[in-house]
Amino acid sequence: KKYAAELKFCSQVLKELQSKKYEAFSYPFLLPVDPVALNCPSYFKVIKKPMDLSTIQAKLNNNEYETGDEFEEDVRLMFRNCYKFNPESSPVNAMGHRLEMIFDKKWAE
Ligand SMILES: Cc1ccc(Nc2c(-c3ccc(O)cc3)nc3c(C)cccn23)cc1
Repeated sequence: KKYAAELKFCSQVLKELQSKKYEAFSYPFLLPVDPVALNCPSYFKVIKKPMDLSTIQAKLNNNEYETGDEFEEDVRLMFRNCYKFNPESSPVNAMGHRLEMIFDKKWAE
């Protein structure tokens, strides 16, 4: 069942991840990866299910999440994509870990 309170918490957590105070390391996740703009033609070969915060926002607004678990699944997918495509030592990989730590703290609240 769709629980209003649960989905309200999801949008609060999402707003936090999108807030300006984290923009130094959240910017790779705010919009869908653009392989042309970023010059990474292999992206859609490597990443079969792209996900980003704006897509999650749209799904939330369109009532596409039945539960908080489904919301969390997309957030974790976004970070897994980042760690798969961006090597362990790369700046964007580190940004993913930083933003995921913030997600973990908020999600556990
Ligand atoms: C050739 C190349 C190599 C790495 C990247 N990574 C990357 C990503 C990215 C984010 C999430 C994700 O799942 C995959 C990639 N976002 C960026 C940005 C915003 C600027 C520079 C690099 N960026 C881009 C091009």
